[in-house]
Amino acid sequence: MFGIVPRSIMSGQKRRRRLFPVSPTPSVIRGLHYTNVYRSRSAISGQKAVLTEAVKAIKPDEVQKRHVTGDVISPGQVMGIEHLRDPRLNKGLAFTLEERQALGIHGLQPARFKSQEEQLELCRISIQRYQEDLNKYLYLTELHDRNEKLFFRLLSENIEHLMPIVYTPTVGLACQKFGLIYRRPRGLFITINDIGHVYDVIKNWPEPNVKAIVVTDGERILGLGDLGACGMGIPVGKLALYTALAGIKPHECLPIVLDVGTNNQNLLEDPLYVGLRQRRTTGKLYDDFVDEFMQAVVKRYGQNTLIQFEDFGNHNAFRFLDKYREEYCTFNDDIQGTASVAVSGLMASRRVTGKKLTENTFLFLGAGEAAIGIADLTVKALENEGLTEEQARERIWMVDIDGLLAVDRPEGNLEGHKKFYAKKHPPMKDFKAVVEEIKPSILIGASAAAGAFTPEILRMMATFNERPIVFALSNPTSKAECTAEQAYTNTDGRVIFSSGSPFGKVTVGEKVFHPGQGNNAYIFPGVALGVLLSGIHHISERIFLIASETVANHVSDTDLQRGSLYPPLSSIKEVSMQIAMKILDHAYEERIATVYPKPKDMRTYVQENLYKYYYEPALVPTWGWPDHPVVKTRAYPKSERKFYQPKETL
Ligand SMILES: NC(=O)C1=CN([C@@H]2O[C@H](COP(=O)(O)OP(=O)(O)OC[C@H]3O[C@@H](n4cnc5c(N)ncnc54)[C@H](OP(=O)(O)O)[C@@H]3O)[C@@H](O)[C@H]2O)C=CC1
Ligand SMILES: CC(=O)C(=O)O
Ligand SMILES: [Mg+2]
Repeated sequence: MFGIVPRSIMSGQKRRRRLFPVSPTPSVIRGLHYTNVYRSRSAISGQKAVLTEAVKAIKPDEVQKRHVTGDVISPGQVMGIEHLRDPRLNKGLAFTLEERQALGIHGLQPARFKSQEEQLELCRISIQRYQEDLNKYLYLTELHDRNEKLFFRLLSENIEHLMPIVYTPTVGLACQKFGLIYRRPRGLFITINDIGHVYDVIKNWPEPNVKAIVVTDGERILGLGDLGACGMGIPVGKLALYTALAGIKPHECLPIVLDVGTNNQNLLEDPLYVGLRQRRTTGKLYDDFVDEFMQAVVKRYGQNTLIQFEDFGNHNAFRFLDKYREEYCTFNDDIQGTASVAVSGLMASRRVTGKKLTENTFLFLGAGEAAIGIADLTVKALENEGLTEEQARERIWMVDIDGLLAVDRPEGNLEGHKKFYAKKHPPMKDFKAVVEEIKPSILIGASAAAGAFTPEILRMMATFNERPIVFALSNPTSKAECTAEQAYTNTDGRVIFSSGSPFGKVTVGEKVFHPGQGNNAYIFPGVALGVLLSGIHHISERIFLIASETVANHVSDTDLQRGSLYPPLSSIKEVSMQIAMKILDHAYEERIATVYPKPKDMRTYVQENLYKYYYEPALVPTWGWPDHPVVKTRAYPKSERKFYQPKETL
C-alpha cells in the first residue's frame, strides 16, 4: 500500500521510515494523519530525491490545533479546485510545485510561482488603476472573498491608504449602494421574521469558534441615517479592522445585521433593496427580538462572546447599553468608543495648549450617542483632574436639533443624559449665537450637520482662543461639520483640529498641517483584543479611559507639531496592542480577568495570539487523494521557480 522514501532522501539524517503517498484508507482520513508535503520534485519524477524544507511531520494534534486556531482549516474538505476557492487556504500562485501536486491543483493555475510579496505588488497596482473609491472597495471585497491572508496583509500594511476604502468614508457609499454591489454573503442577516428561531439562524454560521460580533440594525449608519439591511457594510468594515488593526482572527469575528425593516422610504421603494421591505418593527416585539438575539449568541458561542453594538438609532443605543452592560460582554462603539477617542485627543491637546482640561469650556453640536458619550467620559477625565461631577458638567454645553440644552426650553427633548448638561440659561436656537454667547475653547461636532461650523463660527473660535480646538467628528466626509481646510484657513492655522473621516494635508502660508483622524478605530480594535485575551465579562468606563490614556501617550511631539492629536494610522497596530496590554494589566490587577494562569509576559502573550497573515506551507495528506492522484511533471527550471521581492509600495 505505502511506498517508502528511498534511502538517499534520508542521507545525513537519522534514518526513519516514511510513508510514500499512494492512496488513503478511510480510517487514515478520519484520523487526520497529515504531514506537510515532503515529496520533492525529484522524488516524484524518480530522480535523485531531495527533501524540501516542509519535510517536518506535523502530528495529528498539531493539525487539530491549527484547525482550531483557524490558521489552517482541516484539509480533508479542501482538496483540488476547492482548495483554491477557499479564501482561508488559497495562496494563489504562491503554492509551491509540491503543494500543487499534492493538493491536486497542478495545472489549475498558470505555471508561474509568485511570492506573497509579488502578489501584494500586483494588488497595489490593481487598486491604483481604479479611479473610483467604490471600485477600489469592490476590488478589496473580492480579494477578501478570494484570498484572506493576502487581503489582511495588504490592508494591514497599507492602512493609511486603504482604511478610507474599507472604512469611512467609502464604506458609507458602499452601504448606500449595497443592493447594487451585493455579490457574495458575508455575515448573518437575522430578520424579525426569525423571532423564535434566532438560535437556529446563528447555528447556520459555519464557524464554531466565534469570539466577537459586531451587530447593527442599520437605523443610523454613520451620518447617513436609516439604511436598513444595507448597513451590513459597517459590521463587515469594523471587523476587517479587528483583524487588520488588532490581529483578531477573522474566523472569530461575525458581522450581523438585525433586519427589522426600514423607515427609509427611498429604500422601501427601491427595487434593488435587499432587506425586508417593511417599516421598522418597534416596541415590545423589537425588544424581545434583540433579547432573543443576545441569549442566542451566548447559547451558541458562550458568555464571553464580545458583542459590539454599532450604528443603532439613538433611542435604542442608550437603552441597550444600560440594559445589557452588566448582563453581557458588550459595549456600544458609537457611545463609548467615540468617547474614548475624543477624550484621548483632548488629553493630547493639553501638551499643545499648556492648559489643563478643567481650564476649558466645551461646546458640543449634537447631543446624541457620540456627543453624550464624549461628554460623559470628559466628565470622568475632569474628575480625574480634581473637579466634582457637578463642576465638570457645568463646563459642558450642548446643542441639539432644538438648540441649546436649556432647562426651560419649550421643546423639552431633554431625556436620558441630556438632562445632566441642560443649563439654567434662556433657550437659544441659533448655533452661531450660542458660540458667541458661550465662547468655548473646545468645539466638538457630532451631529451629522454638514458644514455647521461655518467660516464665521471658526473665525469666532480664533478670536476667543489663541489655540482653538475644533473636532468635526461626523462621518462620512460629506457630513463633517467643517473640512480641515476650512478649519485651518479660518483660524490662521492656529486651530487644533481633528475629524471623524480623513482629510489630506492643508497648507496655510509656510506651514503644512496633517490633521489626525478622531475616529473610534483607534479604540475598538485594541479594546476588543484586551477584552478577549483577558476574558473580562463586563466592559467598564475605566477600560475606555485606559484606552484614551494609552492612545494619548502614544502621540509624539512630532505628531503634535504636524497638527495631529493622534498617532499616525501606520502605528495603529502597535497602539491597539498597547491598549490590549494595559487592559490586561488592569484586568489582572482588579481581578476581573477570567483567563488563568496570568500570562508571565503580556506582550508575548498578546503577540502569540495574533492572527498571522503570512502564508504557511499547505497541510496536505502525504498519501495524495483518491480523486487527485499526484500529477507527475518534469523539473521546472530554477529561474521559473524563483520568487523575487518587489520594491514598489503603494
Ligand atoms: N468619529 C467617530 O469615531 C464617530 C463619529 N460619529 C458620527 O457622529 C455623528 C452623530 O452620530 P450619533 O451621535 O451616533 O447620532 P445621534 O443620532 O445619536 O445624534 C445626533 C445628534 O445631533 C443632533 N442634531 C442633528 N442635526 C442637528 C442640527 N442640524 N443641529 C444641531 N444638532 C443636530 C441630534 O439632535 P436630537 O438629539 O435633538 O435628535 C442628536 O443629538 C454621525 O455622523 C456619526 O457618523 C459617530 C460615532 C463615532
Ligand atoms: C465611526 C463610527 O462608528 C460612526 O461614524 O458611526
Ligand atoms: Mg458607528
